[in-house]
Amino acid sequence: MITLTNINKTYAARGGGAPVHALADIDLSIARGEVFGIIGRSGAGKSTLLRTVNLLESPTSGSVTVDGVEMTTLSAAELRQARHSIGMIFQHFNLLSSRTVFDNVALPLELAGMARAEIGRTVEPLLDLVGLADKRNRYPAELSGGQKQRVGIARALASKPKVLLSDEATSALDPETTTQILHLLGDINRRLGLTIVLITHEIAVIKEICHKVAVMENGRVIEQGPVFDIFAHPKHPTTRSFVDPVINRGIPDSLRDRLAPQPGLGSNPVLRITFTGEKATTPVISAISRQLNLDLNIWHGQIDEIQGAPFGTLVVEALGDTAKVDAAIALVKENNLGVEVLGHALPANH
Ligand SMILES: Nc1ncnc2c1ncn2[C@@H]1O[C@H](COP(=O)(O)OP(=O)(O)OP(=O)(O)O)[C@@H](O)[C@H]1O
Repeated sequence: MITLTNINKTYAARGGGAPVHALADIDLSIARGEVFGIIGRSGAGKSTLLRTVNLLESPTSGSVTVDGVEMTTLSAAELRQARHSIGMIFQHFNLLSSRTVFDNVALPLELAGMARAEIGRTVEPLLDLVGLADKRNRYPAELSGGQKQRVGIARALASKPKVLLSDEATSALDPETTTQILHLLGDINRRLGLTIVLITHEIAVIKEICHKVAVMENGRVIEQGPVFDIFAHPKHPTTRSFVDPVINRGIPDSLRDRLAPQPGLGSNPVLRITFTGEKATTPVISAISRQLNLDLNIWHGQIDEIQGAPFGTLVVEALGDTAKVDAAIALVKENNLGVEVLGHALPANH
């Protein structure tokens, strides 16, 4: 549905300062019907990237195609037309205070010249979809933040877009309302098959509703892929800093002190074994103990859910010689579980 190829964006220098390279060599491909999350620290380039999709920002170089249309070469009139199929919701809702809920949602349809009766037939089901049918004649000032954003969502859906862009649509909302709105987006994706690209700081919600995620830093995409892969096996330190608070891959602080990067006198290797739901760990752990006569001291265990699929982590200290530990690692790999050596546990009284 959306392909960005070799996108660069440089903002010209202001007041003698250096130009800002907001986007550098970005390649992204977003499939039809996908919910695609963009995460990154402030200033990483997330908004700039999102706004290149509907050419609110035109890239300095590179190609943007949406549903097969190359956006960068369109005339102003063609671009206006193409934007009808790309809805957008914003942090501050951007509602008209003098219009009711119904009339805010109807606005893009009025501008497109749709007849009043047809507008009614389009808007009413959208108000149902976002749960605001009973607020149709209210004004924005009479609504909560979450309700205002629901109006924003209904308005964005009014022109039956193929793509919905969401730029920090929940950052003005409290955590509970944020979760509700992001779940509403997930629901809309499932019901309408709409492709959604969203920026959010709610990593826990990305874990639930996004299929894929891109992590940005300094204008670059440093890691991207299926949410399960990125959350289960984050490679870049920045990605880890986002994922760690919502996926407990870690080690209790009390044991962390015993972990050294290199083996020492009397140390034992500490392994992190990761597994997905359908693979039972217990037989593997007991098989290692039995077959290899190797004791495993469990330091930490946790099961999380990513995209509805269980993801488990087990951190164990292997109490045995190197050959046995190598054999244990091989056995874990044979069982298609993930395994890595986190370090070496020094004796408790080191
Ligand atoms: N119109 C502009 N003119 C000049 N520089 C800009 C402009 N818009 C953005 N930038 C710069 O481009 C970089 C990326 O900004 P962008 O808003 O895309 O980041 P972001 O990741 O969305 O940040 P945040 O999470 O704070 O919204 C920043 O260094 C920003 O200062």
